[in-house]
Formats: sequence, C-alpha cells, structure tokens
Amino acid sequence: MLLEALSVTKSFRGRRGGAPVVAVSNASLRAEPGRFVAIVGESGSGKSTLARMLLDLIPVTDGTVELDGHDIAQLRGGERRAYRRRVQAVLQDPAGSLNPRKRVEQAIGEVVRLHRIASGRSAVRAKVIEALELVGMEPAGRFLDRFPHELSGGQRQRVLIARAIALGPDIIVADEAVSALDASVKAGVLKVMADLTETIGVGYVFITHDLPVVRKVADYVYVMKSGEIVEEGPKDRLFADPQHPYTRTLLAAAPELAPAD
Ligand SMILES: Nc1ncnc2c1ncn2[C@@H]1O[C@H](COP(=O)(O)OP(=O)(O)OP(=O)(O)O)[C@@H](O)[C@H]1O
Repeated sequence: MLLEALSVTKSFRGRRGGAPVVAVSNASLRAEPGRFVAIVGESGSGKSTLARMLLDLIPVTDGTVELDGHDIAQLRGGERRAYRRRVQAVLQDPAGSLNPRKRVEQAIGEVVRLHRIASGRSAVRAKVIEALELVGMEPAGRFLDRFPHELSGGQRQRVLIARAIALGPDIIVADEAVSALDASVKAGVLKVMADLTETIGVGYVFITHDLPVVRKVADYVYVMKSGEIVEEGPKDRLFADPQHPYTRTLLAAAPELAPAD
C-alpha cells in the first residue's frame, strides 16, 4: 500500500475579494505502512492543509492524492468508505476529538460498528479492549466506562489512537497529536505510536512543529515552509546534514526532548 501526494496545491479564496491564499504549493510526499514519516514546519506553513487533503477532508486545487496509483478524488461509495477506514486521522484532543458525553467503550465501539469491523456487543467490546491494550491502557477493562474528563491528557490521546487503530488502518495522519502534552507524557504517547509501526505495521504522516519529537521517532522527514516542501530526507541525514537554510534554522532553535518514562 502506498499513499502519495503528487504535486498537490491548495488555494483558498482570499477574504473580502483579496488575493487567494496558496496554503500548499506543489507538494509531494509518500507514506506507507510501517514507516514513520514526519512533516515539520512552523505555524502557517501549510501542514494541516496538506493533512486535510491526505485525509480526503478537502479537495485539492491541483495535483492528486493517490492510493496505490488511484486518484482518491475518483473514489466512490464503498471505495471511498474503505479509504476513510484505511487512512485514519489522529488530531490533538483539545480540538474536541472526543465527545465529552461518550464513555471510552462507546467512543471506540461506535466507529468499530460503523466500519463493520465487528458487530454484536461482546465482539465490539473485544475489539475495543484489544485497541486499548495496544496503546498501553491496561487493564483495559478499567477504562471502558470512563468519560473523557475522567482521563488524563495522555490517556485521552491514547484513546484517540486506539479509536484509529481499532479500524485496522494502513496509515495514520496525526496532526500535532502530542503537541499539547507535558514532556514526560508526550514521550510515553510517542513511544506507543512509534511501537505500533512494528506491532501492527501502521504507517504515519506525523505533522508537528516539534523537532525533538521528529528526531526521536521519524524515519523520513519533510520540511515545509510557506506552503512548499523545501527539503526532505531520511531523518539521520536531515539532522546531521541539513541542506536548506530554513531546516538549519529550525534545527538550531529546537530544544531537547525529555527522556521516555
Ligand atoms: N479555510 C481556509 N481559508 C483560508 N485560508 C486558510 C484556510 N485554511 C488555512 N488557511 C491558510 O493557509 C495557510 C496554511 O495554514 P495551515 O493551517 O495549513 O498551516 P499549519 O502549518 O498547519 O499551521 P498550524 O501549525 O498553525 O496549524 C495559512 O496562511 C492559513 O491562514
């Protein structure tokens, strides 16, 4: 399975007749199962817009997003539903990704039913428990009846990850998924995410402005600036020998990440 953005551009209509905003310009990237790909760049560089195009939430203005060589804009009905299952979003919890009135079992269980991963109360529950265990929430039974406000920030983020992996995705597009967490909690959640590339073989497009995070977990890095990908490469190469002045500036400004707990 291969997910690609091929020279994608997104422009938004300018406010009150102003010039259009080109949020993403001619960007190409590749993501595949088992691989941790990161997109870094400062606020407003177009990362979230690129993520939303990959997730099929907004259409591209130009270029294509392709799954195994098929333009996702052409997908219909069942094919589009399958895409929505295979490419999952994990956003940061403060964005209101979890409904405050739903318990953990319901929050995860309802997407499991919706995508027909399992049906029947006990099969759905088993799937929910399996997903919670994969993100380190053990014993999972303790968390099933909790509401989001009864969980810590790190636990809420794990529930969001569990909800995504319960569907057996190939790729998770994570937009600032750990950015709001305290340093030590962040390291734990990151480790859970990184481990999933091996335990279930999921791949990531991990969007962040946080370079220490990238340094810790990414295999391959794309650097975005003003809507363009200005540099890309395997993490070790990029950190050891940044080519673009913007990448060098980013690296110079990055603090160290706290050690994992
Ligand atoms: N719906 C929209 N209408 C108009 N302009 C938009 C829209 N969405 C994003 N933009 C603009 O596109 C540019 C890129 O925004 P985007 O949110 O993709 O950047 P980002 O790198 O994700 O930043 P952040 O880290 O702050 O979320 C910004 O100039 C933003 O104002």
